Amino acid sequence: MTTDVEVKAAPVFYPLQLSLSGRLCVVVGGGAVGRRKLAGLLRAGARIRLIDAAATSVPPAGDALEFLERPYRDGDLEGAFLAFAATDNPTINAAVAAEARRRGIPVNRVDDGPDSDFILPANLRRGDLLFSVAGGGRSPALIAILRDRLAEHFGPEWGTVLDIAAALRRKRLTPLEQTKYNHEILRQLLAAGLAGRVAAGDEAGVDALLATLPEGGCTLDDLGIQLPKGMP
Ligand SMILES: C[C@@]1(CC(=O)O)c2cc3[nH]c(cc4nc(cc5[nH]c(cc(n2)[C@H]1CCC(=O)O)[C@@](C)(CC(=O)O)[C@@H]5CCC(=O)O)C(CC(=O)O)=C4CCC(=O)O)c(CCC(=O)O)c3CC(=O)O
Ligand SMILES: NC(=O)C1=CN([C@@H]2O[C@H](COP(=O)(O)OP(=O)(O)OC[C@H]3O[C@@H](n4cnc5c(N)ncnc54)[C@H](O)[C@@H]3O)[C@@H](O)[C@H]2O)C=CC1
Repeated sequence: MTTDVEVKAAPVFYPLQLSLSGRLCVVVGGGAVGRRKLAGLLRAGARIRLIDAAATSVPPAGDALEFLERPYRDGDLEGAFLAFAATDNPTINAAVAAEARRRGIPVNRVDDGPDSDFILPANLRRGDLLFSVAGGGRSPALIAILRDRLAEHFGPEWGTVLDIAAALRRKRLTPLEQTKYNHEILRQLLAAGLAGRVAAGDEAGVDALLATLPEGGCTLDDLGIQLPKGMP
């Protein structure tokens, strides 16, 4: 027997990347899901107030993390830039969302995408490169699986590929007035197998590709980039 659950229509969410550095984010509920949100917030350099009477395996409180070991109370969102309603109790999550709205603070409800002001994607990071997968809250399991598939195709070398692309961009190999600045150059490098050579730690191979660039090309050394050691 299967049961269909009623599904509310979700808004069209607008994707953006927020700077949370030093900003206060309040997470209510420090269970498995709350701790996942917490980990992402810590990584982004946010200040966090976590509220939960019973959470275990919470990272040690410090400058970035204040842990209030008690149930949520109205007023806990004071001063917050973002709020996360992450308890296993829909009534509490609704109360957190209500306080957030009263105060004009965007809120994420882990139990209710359509009642959230923002939701979180599944992320894959390769250095400063970020792949985010989202499905409007319709199947979180699917987007996590797709993120894992991306991980198979885009290994750690892609972080270095971004470093190389960024260094080439700083060198302004093509005139600024060309609207597709460096676009063609990168296409050519990728088509010629740049990522594979980076993955193999093949410095000479990457230099051979960089030598083909306009104005005599350049080397990894010129770009100030060292390749991570290749796989054996
Ligand atoms: C709306 C949203 C709000 C939000 O949390 O932001 C939301 C809501 C809900 N998730 C539920 C279930 C699950 N969520 C996951 C996993 C993740 N969920 C994440 C995001 C989101 N989840 C937002 C939508 C994003 C989008 O779709 O675009 C990820 C991507 C990011 C993150 O959490 O940081 C993270 C992967 C992290 C990673 O692997 O890196 C798994 C799988 C697992 O845990 O392995 C399951 C079980 C399988 C399943 O149900 O599919 C339930 C039902 C709860 C219940 O039935 O009790 C709700 C409530 C509802 O349906 O509204
Ligand atoms: N968005 C997502 O990615 C997912 C969301 N969910 C939803 O998230 C909810 C939470 O899931 P888990 O973290 O796995 O549950 P959990 O049971 O591990 O954690 C819930 C936490 O909420 C705390 N809590 C309960 N009442 C509270 C209160 N009044 N004040 C402060 N804290 C309170 C509990 O002490 C507990 O630590 C689930 O019930 C489900 O609806 C579930 C899976 C994934």
